[in-house]
Amino acid sequence: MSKTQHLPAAILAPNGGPILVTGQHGQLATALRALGGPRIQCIGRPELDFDAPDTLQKTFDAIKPSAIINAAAWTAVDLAESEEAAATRANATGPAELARLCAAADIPFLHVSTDYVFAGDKGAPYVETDPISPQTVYGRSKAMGEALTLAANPKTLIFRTAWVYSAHGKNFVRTMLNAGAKNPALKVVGDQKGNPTSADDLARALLEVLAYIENNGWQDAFAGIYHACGTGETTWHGLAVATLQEATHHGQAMPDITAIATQDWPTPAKRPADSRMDTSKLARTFGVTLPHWGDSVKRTVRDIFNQR
Ligand SMILES: NC(=O)C1=CN([C@@H]2O[C@H](COP(=O)(O)OP(=O)(O)OC[C@H]3O[C@@H](n4cnc5c(N)ncnc54)[C@H](OP(=O)(O)O)[C@@H]3O)[C@@H](O)[C@H]2O)C=CC1
Ligand SMILES: Cc1cn([C@H]2C[C@H](O)[C@@H](COP(=O)(O)OP(=O)(O)O[C@H]3O[C@@H](C)C(=O)[C@@H](O)[C@H]3O)O2)c(=O)[nH]c1=O
Repeated sequence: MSKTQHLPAAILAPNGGPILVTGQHGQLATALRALGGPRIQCIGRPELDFDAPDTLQKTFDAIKPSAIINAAAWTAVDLAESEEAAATRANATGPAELARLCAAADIPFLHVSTDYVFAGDKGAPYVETDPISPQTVYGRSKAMGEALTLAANPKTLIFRTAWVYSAHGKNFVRTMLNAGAKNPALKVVGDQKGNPTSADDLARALLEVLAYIENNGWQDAFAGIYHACGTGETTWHGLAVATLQEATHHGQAMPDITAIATQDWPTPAKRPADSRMDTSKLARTFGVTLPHWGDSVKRTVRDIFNQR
């Protein structure tokens, strides 16, 4: 047996052009850099800043990408309520400009959107053709980003994901680990449902889609919206329990976690009550399915303790 036979195959073929990934220090970009190999070129602020539009063309010309994955975004949901203009630049008009640059170069633009474009009142997992009805400034800015980037480039693919966490950056899993380490009792909303998604799993899925397109050639039917979130569903309370349960295997005491109602955790931005998404289009089109959120949460918690 050759020494390398048991190593996982690289997701992207090594001989293609550079893949420009925006939002260099974010959760998704960090995961893409770790998984994607040498073709991935992550760029962050100030080199690529949606608040400084001239940086987009400059960076694009310097890298000459064969595709862009836009992992940059305004993700502070509550703060967006009072910062609509900046959130809209980061989530809609800035990405649209990048999509236009991709259109001029005839290359794919992979953009990431959110379950928060939905109102959360369907009572069943949303499919891509369901009407959107964002209830927050963040959700509206992401909805505008979907429409503008689709209109700007016939090779735009949009991946709506949800409840993203990783071992790095700001996310609910890390917030719960820190809160659970300091407090014997936590209160977490138990009446909002969704699909937690590991940034590592999402990164792998996006790279697999890109590899599929590179291997099979572009088809116009690829353009459009896909739901790309972890398999399985839970509530924020369920996610907190799973996170802190796993942490007990690493020496952290289990706090008492009470499920509360949305109205007992008031926030400036109203979260959807049920933003579960159906991911079968992604599986049908590209053969890509993300792992179950429960397994990925365990792995992420292990990674967090291992890196301490
Ligand atoms: N996090 C989540 O729970 C979810 C995320 N998504 C979507 O997934 C994608 C990736 O999210 P995630 O990795 O979690 O995001 P992060 O918040 O971890 O990272 C976002 C990155 O975007 C950069 N950024 C913010 N504003 C600008 C701007 N004006 N110009 C250029 N860069 C900017 C930030 O830069 P800096 O480091 O300089 O601040 C940061 O590096 C986003 O499209 C997001 O909307 C969808 C559903 C859930
Ligand atoms: C910290 C905390 C939050 N909560 C509630 C508030 C809220 O309803 C829910 C989630 O809280 P957060 O503010 O951490 O998560 P939030 O910022 O709403 O997360 C969202 O981010 C954006 C970027 C997305 O696109 C969404 O998919 C989603 O991941 O949990 C508690 O009940 N107890 C707590 O201790």
